[in-house]
Amino acid sequence: MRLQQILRDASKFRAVFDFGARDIAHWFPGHMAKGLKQMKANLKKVDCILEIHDARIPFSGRNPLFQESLDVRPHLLVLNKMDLADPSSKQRVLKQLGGKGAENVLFTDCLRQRDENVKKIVPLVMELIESRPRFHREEDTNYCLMVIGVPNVGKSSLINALRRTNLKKGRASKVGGEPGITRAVLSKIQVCERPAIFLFDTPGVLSPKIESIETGMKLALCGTILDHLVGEDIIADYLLYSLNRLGKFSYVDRYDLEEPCDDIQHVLKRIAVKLGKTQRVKAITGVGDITVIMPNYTAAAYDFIRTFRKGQLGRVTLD
Ligand SMILES: Nc1nc2c(ncn2[C@@H]2O[C@H](COP(=O)(O)OP(=O)(O)OP(=O)(O)O)[C@@H](O)[C@H]2O)c(=O)[nH]1
Repeated sequence: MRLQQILRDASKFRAVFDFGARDIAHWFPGHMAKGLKQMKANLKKVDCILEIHDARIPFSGRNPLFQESLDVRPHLLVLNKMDLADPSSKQRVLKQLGGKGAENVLFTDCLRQRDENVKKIVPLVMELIESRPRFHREEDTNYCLMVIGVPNVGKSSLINALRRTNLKKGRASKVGGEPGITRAVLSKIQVCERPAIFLFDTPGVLSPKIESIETGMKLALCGTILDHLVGEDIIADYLLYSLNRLGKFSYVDRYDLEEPCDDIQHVLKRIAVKLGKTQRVKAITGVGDITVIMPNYTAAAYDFIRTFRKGQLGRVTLD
């Protein structure tokens, strides 16, 4: 009965998202170009590139400049935050990435204490390095990796997980909930003793030009762009659109809605009421001023987005 209802509702959902006339140029801060330049300058010391990206957006928002300017070394793509992505999309993602030339791919959840795929990184990296000549560094028994990726995908967390796994050491890299935490450019960190492996942690570098607003919106939803630059209201609406498009309806029960709904104002109102996020607003009427209780839409939008990012609206692959 419920499934039938959902299928009937599917035809009511938006087929495309209306982004309006948005200017996305200001979503991408200027310090990123400098980061990329410094990364390129250090490339000759690097044996292998470890590119980290968010498993929820395996195709969107990977910086094409990484490919163009850094793709001269063996390359391992780590799709992190797999605990938040839809596990049923794995095979499709691997196949599509393989078609685009990314053959070495691992899915990780680096917040988990003993993630099996984090353990596979060092052996796989060594295999990749040893399969190619190491120009000018044949005698050097120290290996050097460079960690690259757009902001907030978990580069620092992965470095800490590698240290935890291979050195039994704690944190070396500061982890942050907001994009752009790693600003100290190219700190060199040891992640393994035998073989001796070091890596350069780099600041998150977004592409200076994002291919579409939709890509920008997916990056924003995954927390790689500061929310206020994009606007919580539109991110929340894009989230609702995405959940409906992908048939992820757990928000219906969570927020006591009667059925899936494509109207963000209605959903936010229910979230605000359920969470007690209301505000008193003075209204002027013909018979004098009165105080009315209004839903706090901004607070509700913020909560909706945060709940999604914690994985509490289900595991979702946006691409
Ligand atoms: N659910 C989940 N969260 C993760 C995972 N890895 C990292 N995070 C969280 O994602 C946020 C960003 O992690 P960081 O390690 O600081 O990311 P970063 O890429 O170094 O960020 P920048 O310094 O902005 O470039 C933090 O809140 C982490 O706790 C993961 O595998 N799963």
